[in-house]
Amino acid sequence: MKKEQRTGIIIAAHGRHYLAEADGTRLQCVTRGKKTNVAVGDIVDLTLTSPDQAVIDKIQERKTLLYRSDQYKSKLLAANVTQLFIVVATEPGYTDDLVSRALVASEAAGIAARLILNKVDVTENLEHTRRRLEMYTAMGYPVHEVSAKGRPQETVDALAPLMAEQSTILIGQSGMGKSSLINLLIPDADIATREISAALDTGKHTTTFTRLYHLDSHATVIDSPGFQEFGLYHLSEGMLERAFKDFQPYLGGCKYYNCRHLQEPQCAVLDAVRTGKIAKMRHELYGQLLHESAQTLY
Ligand SMILES: Nc1nc2c(ncn2[C@@H]2O[C@H](COP(=O)(O)OP(=O)(O)OP(=O)(O)O)[C@@H](O)[C@H]2O)c(=O)[nH]1
Ligand SMILES: [Zn+2]
Repeated sequence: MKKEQRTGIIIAAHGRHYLAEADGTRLQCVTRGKKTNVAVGDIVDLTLTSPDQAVIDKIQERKTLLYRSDQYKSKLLAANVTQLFIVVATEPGYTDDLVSRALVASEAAGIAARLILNKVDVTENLEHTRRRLEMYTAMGYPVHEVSAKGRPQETVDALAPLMAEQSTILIGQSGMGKSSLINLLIPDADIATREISAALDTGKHTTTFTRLYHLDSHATVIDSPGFQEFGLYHLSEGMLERAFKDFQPYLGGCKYYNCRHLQEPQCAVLDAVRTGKIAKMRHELYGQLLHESAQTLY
C-alpha cells in the first residue's frame, strides 16, 4: 500500500508535538527519531500515518529563521517570517533590553522589524513613552501607535495594510496587549487556540505555545508566548556588530580593522557613544551580548 504524502505548514509546536495544516486539514505530527528542529512556519513534507496524523519527513528550505538561545541550546522561534512586530505599551513599562535583543535577533535573521506602541489611550505616560521610543525611530525602526481596546477599528486599519502579503511574528512582554491585538486581527483566534491546544494535548497551558494564524490566503501571523528573557548566545562577534543597526554607519571607521568597540583607541563606535549618537544602553547591551556569545557550551 502506498503511503500518502502531503506538503503542510507547521501551525503550532509544543515540545516534540507539532500541528501541521495541509490542504485545509490539521494533522498531528511527530518527527523521525528525536529531532526537534522544526519551527512554527516551517513548510514540511509529510507522510500520513492516519487521517489526522503524520510524520515529518523533511523541512523545506527556510527563507528566514528567528531564534533565541541560552548557554546550552538554541530555541527556534519561527521560520519563514518576513517581519517582526514588537508590541510595547504606555503601561505597564517595557524594558529596552528586551526590545533591543529582539531587534538584534531580527537583524541577524534578516527580518524587518517594527514597533507597535499599544494603549495610546492611556495618556498619562504617552509623551514619556514616545520620547523613550525616539531612540528606535532614530535607528530607522518605524513606530506605530495603536489602541487595541480604545480604538479597535483604527488599530485594525493601521495594522492590516502593514501585514498584507507578509508573514508577521508578534512578540511582546506580558501585559502589553499582544493577545488583545491578536484577537482584534483574527476574530476566531480564541477558538483556534482551544482547538490547537486540544489537538496538541497541552491541557490548560493554552498560552505557552507558539502558533500561526492565517489573516487571509496571502498573510500569516505568528503569536509567540510573552517573553521574559531573550538570550542571544548563538550570535558570533562578527554578526553582533552588524546586528546593531545604530552601529552600522560607524563600522569600518575604527583605527583597527579588528576593533571590538569595547575600549580600543580611535574607535568610531565608542566616539559615537561619547557624542550621544549611539545610546549608552545599546552599547552596554552589545558588550553583554559579546560576553554571552563567548559562553556557549554547544
Ligand atoms: N487601556 C488599554 N488597555 C489595553 C489595551 N489593550 C490591551 N489592554 C489591557 O491590557 C491588559 C493586558 O492585555 P493582554 O492582551 O492580555 O496582554 P498580553 O500582552 O497578551 O499579556 P499576556 O497575556 O500576559 O502575555 C488587559 O487588561 C487588556 O484589557 C489598550 O489599547 N488600552
Ligand atoms: Zn571600534
